[in-house]
Amino acid sequence: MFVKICGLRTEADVDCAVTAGADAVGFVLAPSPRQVSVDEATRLVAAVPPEVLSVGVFLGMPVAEVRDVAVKTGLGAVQLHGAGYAAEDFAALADLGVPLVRATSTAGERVAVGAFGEEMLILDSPRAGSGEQWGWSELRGQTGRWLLAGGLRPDNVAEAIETVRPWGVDVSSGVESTRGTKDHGLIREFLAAARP
Ligand SMILES: O=C(O)c1ccccc1N[C@@H]1O[C@H](COP(=O)(O)O)[C@@H](O)[C@H]1O
Repeated sequence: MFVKICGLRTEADVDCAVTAGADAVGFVLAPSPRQVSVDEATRLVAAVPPEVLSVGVFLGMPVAEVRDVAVKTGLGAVQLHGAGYAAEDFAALADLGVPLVRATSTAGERVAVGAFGEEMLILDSPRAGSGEQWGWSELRGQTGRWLLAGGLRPDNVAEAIETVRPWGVDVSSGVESTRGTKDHGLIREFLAAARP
């Protein structure tokens, strides 16, 4: 089970997620309580070992700027979040040479992984990063390299995996003590529950 821990803001957060076994860590470069600056993201990406994917999360930023930020920070992957990004935006970033991740919401219908040229798909709540659980139980049968996100927590991730059978899971709010502040104990609990 591929696990991404998103919204990390400190090197201690990165160290905790990596040590606990995360496959990917996410840095939010969009308006959010979890937002990091380009300089902060550059420092955090440098703290991620090569075997762990460092994902920059973008929402609303034009792709020309996304490209500049990705190059400057050395991100290992770019996550374009939400319906504001079209297939042309993914095509415009294809030559960056890093995996592109598409994050979108669905009312339950299947979404084809790779339709926009993405390597991975995240199916998330309509309210990104809100911690709200949504109707993901209808996603059983969705195939490909896709991650379930939105409202996952240490106490519901095992049931979510059993019900929906995603390729991976992605979490932010469910491993925080207060909005925007990661709880290292919850990060460890989440990883243990996702991979019993
Ligand atoms: O976490 C944010 O603040 C955020 C901001 C802008 C775009 C995406 C964001 N987060 C994404 O939301 C899910 C995690 O949701 P949850 O908090 O666990 O309910 C994940 O895909 C993040 O990349």
